[in-house]
Amino acid sequence: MLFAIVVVLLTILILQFVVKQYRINTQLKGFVSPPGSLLLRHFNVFSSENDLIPNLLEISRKYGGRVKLDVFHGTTVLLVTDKDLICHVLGTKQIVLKDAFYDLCKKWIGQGVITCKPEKWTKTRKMLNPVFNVQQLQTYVTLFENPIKILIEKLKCETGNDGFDVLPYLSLCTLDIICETVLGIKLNAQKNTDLQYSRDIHTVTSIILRRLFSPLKRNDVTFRFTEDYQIEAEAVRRIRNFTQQVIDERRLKKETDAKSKKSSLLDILLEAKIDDKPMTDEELIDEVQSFLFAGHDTSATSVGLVLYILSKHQDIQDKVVKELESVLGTDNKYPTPTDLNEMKYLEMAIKETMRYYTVAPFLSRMIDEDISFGDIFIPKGLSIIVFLYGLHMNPEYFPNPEKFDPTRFEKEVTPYTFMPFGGGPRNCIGQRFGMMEIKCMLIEILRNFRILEVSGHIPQLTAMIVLRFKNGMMIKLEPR
Ligand code: HEM
Repeated sequence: MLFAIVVVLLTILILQFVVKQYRINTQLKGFVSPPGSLLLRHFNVFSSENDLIPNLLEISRKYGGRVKLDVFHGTTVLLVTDKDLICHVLGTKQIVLKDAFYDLCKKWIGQGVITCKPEKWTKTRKMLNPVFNVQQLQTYVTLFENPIKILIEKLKCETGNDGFDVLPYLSLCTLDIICETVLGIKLNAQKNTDLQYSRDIHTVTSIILRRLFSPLKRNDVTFRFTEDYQIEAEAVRRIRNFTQQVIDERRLKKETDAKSKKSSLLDILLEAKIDDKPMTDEELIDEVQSFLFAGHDTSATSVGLVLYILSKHQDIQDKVVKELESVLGTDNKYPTPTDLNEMKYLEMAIKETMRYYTVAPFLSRMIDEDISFGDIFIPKGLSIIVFLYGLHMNPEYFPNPEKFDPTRFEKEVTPYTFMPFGGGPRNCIGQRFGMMEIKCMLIEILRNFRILEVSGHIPQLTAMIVLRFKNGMMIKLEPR
């Protein structure tokens, strides 16, 4: 009997699989499929995080902006670098469903703005959009100052060193910044490097990354039997309990001191309403943790990449420093948002770094309604990978893409060809915040140090959620 049930179930699964593949193969139009192996299809393209970016770049250069890849039999993804299709997919509120990859983050960030389903997302995003208004950004810029001062003191210990990885320093600084601006607390992760909370954030992020590239850990059922499952559960529990404590304390402060300053994102969320109802504690935790997740590693990596590039291009570094001296003078004045806006060359150098080394190399969307667009037809149920790294390295959009040249951004670039912060309605809500944070950190670092190259260091790009150098973001510092 049991055997018969198993056979029936297996037959149903195989039939479902065959029908799905048949539907995709007959309906999908406008995509090229590179030759793959009979058994493993294009699995080898995705098998190593170290080769993923070069593999996908080679494929999109050889086969164009719309490519169909079978990660394995039955798991088809569409690799897209065609700006018109990207505009069609990202530019509409109808296609905002994230694909299964984001589920890996859900234990930590629950159903916050990054991961939630379209219906909830529309309401949440509407409520969140005003939190980065001009006045609020001004407050945030002043809150960056103290953590950046600590960063400079920490970096001073590295002057004269033959070369060191700058990213861990930057990550602790951006963690302090995001905790102060989002939670309203001084975490002091830079001074107290052994804090349980920062260790837990590090642990959870590392486990998400490990799951990305391990079929055993990626599957929710088999993941349960691994050591990482317990470790992640414990770390997430502590992170969420800690956040709950911060929320309780903040509420109490509001009740006892009606005039207490509302400067953090949490303060704003405590007063926000969705469907005329205040947010529950669970929703508040999901939301603030989503901002921590999205706004910590991304900014640190962006600063690290600019420093790395400037170490290799002393002429560009000199121009950036000359501009900062002309806007801020030489007496170490802390920048205002207006000063930051005046630093056009610095902005171009940051943008060109974000093109050259795309911080978030991929975005993905689940297609939950058939798409018909020109000669393209995409049946629902497929995942689209928008390969931002490949888009930014496309010679059609950026001639001579391997050349680092900030002046590309002297004039406006064509829409949907440059998207380090994503695009359309579900783009990065923190991009203005992020840009200001990156500028403030770079200004203070460049005022204090000349960034020198570690000769012979060739970066090994690794595909993580954000771009990484497997062999470290190595630079040298010399006092200025
Ligand atoms: C500075 C470097 C940053 C980069 C390169 C970056 C990049 C991105 C990208 C590409 C997306 C779109 C993801 C997708 O469509 O799947 C995104 C979304 C998001 N980012 Fe950023 N980000 C940065 C900084 C920040 C900061 C500082 C914050 C918070 C303060 C933040 C908060 C968010 C949030 C909440 C979303 C989700 C928006 C939504 O789904 O509606 N980001 N970011």
